[in-house]
Amino acid sequence: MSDAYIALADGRVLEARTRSPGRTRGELVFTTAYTGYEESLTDPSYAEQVLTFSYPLIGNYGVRSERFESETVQPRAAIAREFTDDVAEWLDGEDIPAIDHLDTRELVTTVREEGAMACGIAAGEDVTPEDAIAEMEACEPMSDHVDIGAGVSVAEPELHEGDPAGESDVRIALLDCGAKGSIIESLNERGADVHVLPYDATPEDVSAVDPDVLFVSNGPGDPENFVAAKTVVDVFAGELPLAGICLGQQIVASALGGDTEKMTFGHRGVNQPVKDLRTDRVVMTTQNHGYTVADPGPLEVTQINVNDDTAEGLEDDDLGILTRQYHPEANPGPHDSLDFFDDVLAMADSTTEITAD
Ligand SMILES: NC(=O)CC[C@H](N)C(=O)O
Repeated sequence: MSDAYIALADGRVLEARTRSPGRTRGELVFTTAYTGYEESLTDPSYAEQVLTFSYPLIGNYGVRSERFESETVQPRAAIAREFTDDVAEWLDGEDIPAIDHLDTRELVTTVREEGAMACGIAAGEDVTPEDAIAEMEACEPMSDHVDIGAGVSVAEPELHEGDPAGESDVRIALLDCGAKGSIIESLNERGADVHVLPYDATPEDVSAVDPDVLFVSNGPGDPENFVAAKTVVDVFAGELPLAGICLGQQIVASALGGDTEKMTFGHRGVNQPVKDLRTDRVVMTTQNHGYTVADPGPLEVTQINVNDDTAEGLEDDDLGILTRQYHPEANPGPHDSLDFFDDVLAMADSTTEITAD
């Protein structure tokens, strides 16, 4: 007898083993990352999703909070072929259902062919397949989570001061739509002060911190629902240098007249190849997204995904805009694109010089 079930939107119910009990639902997605489970499980971009690891053994180097990207576990549930006890105990302590001992190859293949889909999980003593089906049937599409930012953003502004040993003295206003901690750290360690503002900050809130750069973070859900952030971008484009990562790129493009669309199953992993069209250089990148910029509006697409040609980098040298669809901060993943943060800070410095002249 199984003690866990996952019901899929395509009508199937799979049996599994409970590692952390509970009933929940969410959008079923997978990551191909083979390390970095602590970072992925604490990445706020996974809110309202059920995260499947395609790598079969998750937890083999323990669980350490230094590697967390936020204070809590973010997906609604986690699935692997095999979780170690360390990970199972962590997720249980956080009340996040976790299941293993199922064929994750089949799950991943299903999502790859049919797309990210609603699923329901029922795990623990006395659960039935019907419990999982009821959860799946109550699962809302991602775009219906219209205020998803509220659950992952700071409630009040916070100042994260830059390292005095860092070279930059740039002041950044970061719209926190669900920011990974290592984005803030990447800026701080270069010396930049980061004013973290709520996802629904107004243009006046941004002006109040008198920033040199406006930075829009990563985050969960459909970018079109981040209405306040789009207004802020629209107001400051051309006035301040603008940067964004992942959801941030999508919000910037959409705010300036472009458009986003949902991908079939997205990009989630640590070996996504990205080509810079200006230099022809290819780097390996960390990714976690289910939407993409379909129309960049007035921005130039300067980087593309080698696998499917989707927009990975947008720029406008005159307006001072620089965004990435992938995660230059890594954590987990390759450090090939850390220089993005240097480029953002350099953009601020050069704009300051232009203004001073
Ligand atoms: N990592 C992110 O910022 C994800 C952005 C957006 N929620 C998407 O899935 O495309």
